[in-house]
Amino acid sequence: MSSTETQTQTYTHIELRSAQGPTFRQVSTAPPRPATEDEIPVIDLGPINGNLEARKGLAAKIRAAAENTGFFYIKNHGISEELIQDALSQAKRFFDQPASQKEKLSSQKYDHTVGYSGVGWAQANRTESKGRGNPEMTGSDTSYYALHDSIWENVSHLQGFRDVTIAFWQRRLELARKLVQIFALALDLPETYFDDITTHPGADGLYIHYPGTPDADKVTDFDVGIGSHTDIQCFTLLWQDMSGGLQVLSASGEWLNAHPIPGTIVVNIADFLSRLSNNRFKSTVHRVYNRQKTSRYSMPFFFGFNPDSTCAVVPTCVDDEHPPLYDPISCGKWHRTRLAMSRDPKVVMR
Ligand SMILES: O=C(O)CCC(=O)C(=O)O
Ligand SMILES: [Fe+2]
Repeated sequence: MSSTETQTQTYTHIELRSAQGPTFRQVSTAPPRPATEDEIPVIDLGPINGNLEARKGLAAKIRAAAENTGFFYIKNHGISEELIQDALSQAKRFFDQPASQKEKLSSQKYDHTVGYSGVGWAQANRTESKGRGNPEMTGSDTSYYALHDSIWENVSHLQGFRDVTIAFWQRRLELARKLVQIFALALDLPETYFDDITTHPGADGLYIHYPGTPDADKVTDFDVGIGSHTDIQCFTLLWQDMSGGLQVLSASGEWLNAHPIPGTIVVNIADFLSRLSNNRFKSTVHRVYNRQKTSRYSMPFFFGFNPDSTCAVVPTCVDDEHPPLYDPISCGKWHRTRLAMSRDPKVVMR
């Protein structure tokens, strides 16, 4: 960038949630621009089923992405397009129902961790508005659903909803467990390093619907769907439809468009994995706008380690010059406390 451009670049600050309470990041005021291939690479996951050399090659690509923006696309991920489209159809059927029907699964009945949350509920960022485009969402840990028969009873009239939701969740769990091994290699650890703590992991599947904005030409900066945030657990597998609107903060503080690429799933590093890597891996700030007249749908899957296993910064990320920045904590406590902090600013991480 030339010095003239540097002078015209202006910055503002955004406030983010963290374990230490609010933190601030410098962010360019320039409109989002397309990401370069280096900033958000498309990584072919085919080698995940190859030999160790192939898996190490894949790990090197994932390491580069994790240390740079912390966001990448995966192709050849092995989840069938048919299953993805089935899940999407089920999500649409669910959201098309009358509000009174959806409210039967209200997350307020389930301690906010499971079930349905209507438009106006999602506020990922305290300082960004719940304006036009704010989404409704339903889901959470599908294994946990087993404990909540009332959830399945209230969707039993949607034929196939339960089976498709579980199948899609299981395929993503299998994929996440394979990816965790690649992340271990990427951190110069034995491939099986995390296996013991992914036997009953946090695994939350969500369907999200961002309603269209009829007056899309009148939206302001404040009409944000999901405000700027980082995800909480290890990493997220995100399927997005072709609407666009997902934006990612680059290492240099510029907003990048993570435009939809057919056949891919977005992977983003989240806070807990960044923590265990002693900040070597980036937990990426991202946000979503839906600035079109029609709906946008997405299906994220949030993956964490076994909720009850205490995890320390991994040994390969610590040496004399890089002492551990964080105390050991379990992913479950970390997740629960972060969610509680987002509902009540007085809650602190202990
Ligand atoms: O809808 C999307 O594309 C992303 C949603 C998201 O960032 C989240 O739910 O954490
Ligand atoms: Fe997110």
